[in-house]
Parts: sequence; C-alpha cells; structure tokens
Amino acid sequence: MTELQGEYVPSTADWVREQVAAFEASNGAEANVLERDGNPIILITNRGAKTGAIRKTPLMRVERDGRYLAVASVGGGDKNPAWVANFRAYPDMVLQDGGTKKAYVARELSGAEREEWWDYAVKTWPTYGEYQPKTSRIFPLFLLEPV
Ligand SMILES: C[C@H](OP(=O)(O)OC[C@@H](O)[C@@H](O)[C@@H](O)Cn1c2nc(=O)[nH]c(=O)c-2cc2ccc(O)cc21)C(=O)N[C@@H](CCC(=O)N[C@@H](CCC(=O)O)C(=O)O)C(=O)O
Repeated sequence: MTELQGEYVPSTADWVREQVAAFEASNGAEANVLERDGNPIILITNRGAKTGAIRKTPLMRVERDGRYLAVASVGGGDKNPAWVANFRAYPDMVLQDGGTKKAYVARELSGAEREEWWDYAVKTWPTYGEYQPKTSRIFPLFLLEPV
C-alpha cells in the first residue's frame, strides 16, 4: 500500500500546500528541501482524525536505519499541529523520501526512547533545539517504521 484512499484536502497553509504540489509534481526531485536553509524534507500522507480526508504533511528529514522521526514542532508554537491527532487516530501512513514512497506505521515515543530520538533530531536539524525552549508544550515525537 503506497497510497491512502480518499479525498485529498490540502493544507490551509499556502507555503506548505505549494511545497507539497511541487514535490509531488516532480516525484520528489524538486521542492525537497526547506527553502530557507536547504535541509532535506520528506512528505507524509496521513488521514484526518475527524474528516477522514487525506492530508499531506512535509516534515524535516530525520532518518536512521530506514526509520523516520516526525517532530511536531510547528516553529515552537504552543499548540500541537493537527497532524498529531491524525497520527494518533490513524497510524498507517505513506512516507515519500525523494522518489521513494513506502508504507509506514507511526508510534508515539516516550521516556528514554523519546529522549534518544530527540537528541538525534536536534543533531540532524539544530533548529528543533531552538524551537523547543519557545514553548512549555513538549513536542510530540512519532517514530515511523516501515510496514
Ligand atoms: C496548517 C494545518 O496543518 P497542521 O496539520 O496543523 O500542521 C502544521 C504544520 O506542522 C504542517 O503544515 C507542516 O507540514 C509544517 N512543517 C513542519 N511542521 C512540523 O511540525 N515539523 C517539521 O519538521 C516541519 C517541517 C516542514 C518542512 C517543509 C514544509 O513545507 C512544512 C514543514 C492544516 O492543514 N490544517 C487543516 C487540516 C488539519 C487536519 O488535519 N484536520 C484533521 C483533524 C485534526 C484534529 O482532530 O484536530 C482532519 O482532517 O480530520 C485545517 O485546519 O483545516
């Protein structure tokens, strides 16, 4: 399964919607980095917790041994992004990294495992370490493992 069935409802954030469109139109060959710093991104297709709609969520690429970490940072804002509810409700999703699209299942991390992956995320993209102190919200982390 490398497609989720259902109606795609794009992000309400223009820059995200546009990045998703350019990434998909080029099969991951373009729009595959964060504009402002050139760090690689991945694209996750997930299902809306309330609407059941197909949602597409670009995130920074934090990968190790074929597993990916989703960091719900949203720039250090005080509210979880909606996709946290989606991942909790529907953990089966599709992740595209460059031209490779595969099925993954997401598992929310806690305790020592969460800390270990958080350290790895900050090493991979140090901006996460700048975002976390901006809020008392602890960023939910999800580990995506291939199905
Ligand atoms: C903008 C909003 O999206 P969101 O799910 O809150 O996620 C906000 C952001 O995290 C999301 O836009 C990310 O892609 C932003 N983002 C990153 N966001 C991060 O949190 N971490 C990252 O590392 C990250 C990197 C990144 C790189 C490139 C890029 O273009 C964007 C990047 C949105 O689309 N809202 C919609 C739909 C929300 C939704 O999924 N609703 C669910 C219900 C959810 C619920 O039950 O609460 C449904 O359809 O049923 C709406 O309000 O109508």
